[in-house]
Amino acid sequence: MGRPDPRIKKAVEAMKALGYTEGRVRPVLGQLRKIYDNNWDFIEEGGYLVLINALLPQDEPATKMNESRDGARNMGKRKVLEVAIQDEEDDIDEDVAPLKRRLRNTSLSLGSPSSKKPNEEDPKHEDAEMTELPPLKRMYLRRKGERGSAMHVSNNASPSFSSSMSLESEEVPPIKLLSADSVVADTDSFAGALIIVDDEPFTDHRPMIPENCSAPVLEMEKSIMSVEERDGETDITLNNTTAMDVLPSVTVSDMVKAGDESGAADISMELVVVPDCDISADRWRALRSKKDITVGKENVEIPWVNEINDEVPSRFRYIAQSVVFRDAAVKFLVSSDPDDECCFSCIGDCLDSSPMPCSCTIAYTVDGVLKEDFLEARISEARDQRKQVLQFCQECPLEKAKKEEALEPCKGHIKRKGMKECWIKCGCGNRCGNRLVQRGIHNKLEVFFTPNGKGWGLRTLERLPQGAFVCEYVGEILTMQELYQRSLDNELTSPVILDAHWGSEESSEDEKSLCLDGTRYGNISRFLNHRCLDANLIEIPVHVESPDQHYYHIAFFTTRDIQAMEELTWDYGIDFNDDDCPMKPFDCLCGSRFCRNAKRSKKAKKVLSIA
Ligand SMILES: C[S@@+](CC[C@H](N)C(=O)[O-])C[C@H]1O[C@@H](n2cnc3c(N)ncnc32)[C@H](O)[C@@H]1O
Repeated sequence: MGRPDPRIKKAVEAMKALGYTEGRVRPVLGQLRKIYDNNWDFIEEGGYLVLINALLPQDEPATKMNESRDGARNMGKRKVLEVAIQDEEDDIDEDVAPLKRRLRNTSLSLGSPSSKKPNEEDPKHEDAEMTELPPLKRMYLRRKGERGSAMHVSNNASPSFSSSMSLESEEVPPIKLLSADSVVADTDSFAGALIIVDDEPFTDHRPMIPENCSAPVLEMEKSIMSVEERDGETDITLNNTTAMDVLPSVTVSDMVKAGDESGAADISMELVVVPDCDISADRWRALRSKKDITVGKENVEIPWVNEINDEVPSRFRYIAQSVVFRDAAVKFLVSSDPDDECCFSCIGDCLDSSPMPCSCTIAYTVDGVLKEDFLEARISEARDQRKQVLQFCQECPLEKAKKEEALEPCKGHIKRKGMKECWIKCGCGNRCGNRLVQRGIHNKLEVFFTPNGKGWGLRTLERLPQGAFVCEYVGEILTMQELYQRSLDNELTSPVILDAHWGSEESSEDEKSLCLDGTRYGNISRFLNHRCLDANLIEIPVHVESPDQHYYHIAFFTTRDIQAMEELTWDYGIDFNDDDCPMKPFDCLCGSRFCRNAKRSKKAKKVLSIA
């Protein structure tokens, strides 16, 4: 970064004398310099006439300069700050390419896409345009106390930006940009809006915001993609994933980090229009169409499609492995515990160890699927009530979590036999056939919008044989208290209770009664819909890192051969008549003839008959 150009300073000072702030002038000046190829003679001519004209609002001729300036000031008194949602596909102009962003000292400089059409790439055309002196109004985020125009922020990637709000202060409040890693400490004294900038798509990426925070909070994904001025207000369209893929060099979060995080009011953000493109329109289109919901975190890309309507998947943070939220006591042990059933002496592949196969190979065949008898036994345990063994807790963790004085009796938990995979403490190698779940997803899958009212679902794009591992349920590892607190806070949860051992001990420690919640943090299994009884997937407890019975993986295997394009489903095990069920009730649309949701509404039945 070089020394500031004295001519910029001079131009800024001249415009300040006319009532334009530095942040207002700089981006416009930047564009003029581009357009005039940094020829200052043109810009300085007539006392910065082109600059003044460019700063004027769109619908006012240069002769009304003074009135316009007053108008600009008045706009500063507007009080609206709205977040609107726009559909990604509709919103992005195919011919628009993202532009460069530049970082200047502590102020934040963002590029926005040019609104030029391809034929406008011709410099002659630009000149022709400039002779008409089009307005170059741009929005910038101001320092505390500065006035500015109202702005609309639109995100073209996420449907969850549905909130809108008004700021009733006389002046446009300061805005503090937060990256996901930020911790907000001074919010009680902060009078402006907090903008959380998320630099990963489909993720829920919130910094720690204290409960007493009174500032309005907006969430944005990544960078600003386009800015448009309409009726004196500024529309900002935010970038989506692909634009960042194109421009990995500086993210907004980086800029925030580079800026002065200590004082919200000192962070200013200005938009710099840089009218040259980094990528071709074709490349841009190709990148946009590459929608991998795993954001590169799995072995395979998993696209999402919606052939039904304009909805896009809601935001969550994609994780390929479960993570402890806060209190859950989960230990991953590498010590050579003598009680730990580990094949210390194995070498290579446990499924191929002759003359005697290793004793840990109870579940998988050499073809990498579940043994038929093992699978059949698990299916009957899950589906056939006569074969189910129920365990009853003395003090059921589901009840204890409610912290009520009198505990309701335990309703029983199905005892489920799981299996154990070899792991790093075993003697075998990474390619051992007894390591399937831990190697992750390897099939071609797709998240799709279901045509029959269930929202998003997961389907396979290729044929899957019976007993094949598909994916595991990944999410936050929560204690039952933490889960219960989320429901008290009215948070959406989709928990899977890890209750295979419950009831086998006299009492369970609170921090060891666990569940997985894939709502905020999760993997593709959060898109698996429920089907009563005859689902094509079954969940099986799999121990990998921990011999501790309290924590295990929930792995989904196919119950039968599944054809390409079939939706993948599992039986959530919901008792639709149990109001205490941790899963939020819904009208079941599974279509199974064994459907347990007797109270299904007429509407649900109608949807089913249409589908
Ligand atoms: C774990 S999510 C599954 C993904 C979800 N469909 C989505 O759009 O994100 C569970 C939610 O999906 C919907 N769902 C799942 N199975 C369903 C079914 N059989 N009938 C109706 N809705 C279902 C319910 O809204 C349920 O709360």
